[in-house]
Amino acid sequence: MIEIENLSKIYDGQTVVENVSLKVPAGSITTVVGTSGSGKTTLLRMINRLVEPSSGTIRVNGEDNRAMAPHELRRRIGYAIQGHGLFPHRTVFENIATVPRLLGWRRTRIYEKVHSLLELFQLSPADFSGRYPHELSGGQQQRVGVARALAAEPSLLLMDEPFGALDPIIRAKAQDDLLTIQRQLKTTILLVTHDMEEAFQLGDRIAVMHAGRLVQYAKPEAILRHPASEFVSSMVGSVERPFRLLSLGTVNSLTEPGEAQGDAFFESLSQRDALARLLWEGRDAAPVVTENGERAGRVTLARLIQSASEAG
Ligand SMILES: Nc1ncnc2c1ncn2[C@@H]1O[C@H](COP(=O)(O)OP(=O)(O)OP(=O)(O)O)[C@@H](O)[C@H]1O
Repeated sequence: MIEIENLSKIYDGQTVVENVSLKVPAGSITTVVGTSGSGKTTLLRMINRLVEPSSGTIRVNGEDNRAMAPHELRRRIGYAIQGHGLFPHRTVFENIATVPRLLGWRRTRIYEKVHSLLELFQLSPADFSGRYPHELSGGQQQRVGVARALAAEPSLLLMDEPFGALDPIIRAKAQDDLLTIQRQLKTTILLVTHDMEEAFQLGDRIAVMHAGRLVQYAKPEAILRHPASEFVSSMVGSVERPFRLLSLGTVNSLTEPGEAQGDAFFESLSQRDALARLLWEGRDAAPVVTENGERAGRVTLARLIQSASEAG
């Protein structure tokens, strides 16, 4: 859990983070969005004390983050950044093994961990373990950066545009992998992104920053249905709103009794994907089945369209 209270940062008389308070509950993901220069990175870096706040407090799992030495704190908190920040003179293996080594893990445990992370991020250990960062593409470096941040299984992970340089396919995979790992390990994550799709896909809550202030902090659906201001509304994309709302729900909650023709949808399919498929296939309904393949009913185009409207 992260508890931030009345946090401010002033550089040369200019307030870049202004009186921000927010709580990231344990085991949840908060995504941070906002205009360029709104203070997102500064906010993140005050948590692991790469930047010292001008005022305010931060508690990490109940403990004031000033209670321990900064290097100690940073060992406990995973940190993945856009420029990946890999050590140039260390191999991929050594980069990922950095914190586990500092924590004194046994060699076999480190070896297994590094290999499983490389496999997870689709970097064959035999091929990549011994390479140096300059021998990797930007996207590969980025995956190694995220793997390094996850290596010691931190309870808290700070991520600053971690998937920025990835192509859409690897990016979607990396996001899915992150969610899988997060659910397995119950990691608490604060992730800065410019990508609204990513913010909505990954965030249990979304924090919207503007000119150093936190202008809204709420669950994705609340941000879409009740944006706190014009700014928030334009930030999250007013035109995209119906599709984003649909992407938050699954077919399951819209399934009704009845028959329909054609291929069935799994009830875990997102409402957005269901709408896209019905439109593309020219159908006005599809059968719905459970994950075990049992018939659950049908979902109609009309019901999906109704779900996409503000009234839901
Ligand atoms: N070390 C520093 N000294 C002076 N000003 C700084 C320093 N670091 C950041 N700033 C200023 O603080 C403001 C917030 O910067 P920050 O990097 O937190 O914004 P951001 O929201 O992450 O931006 P972006 O989306 O462009 O990455 C900017 O105006 C920036 O110029």
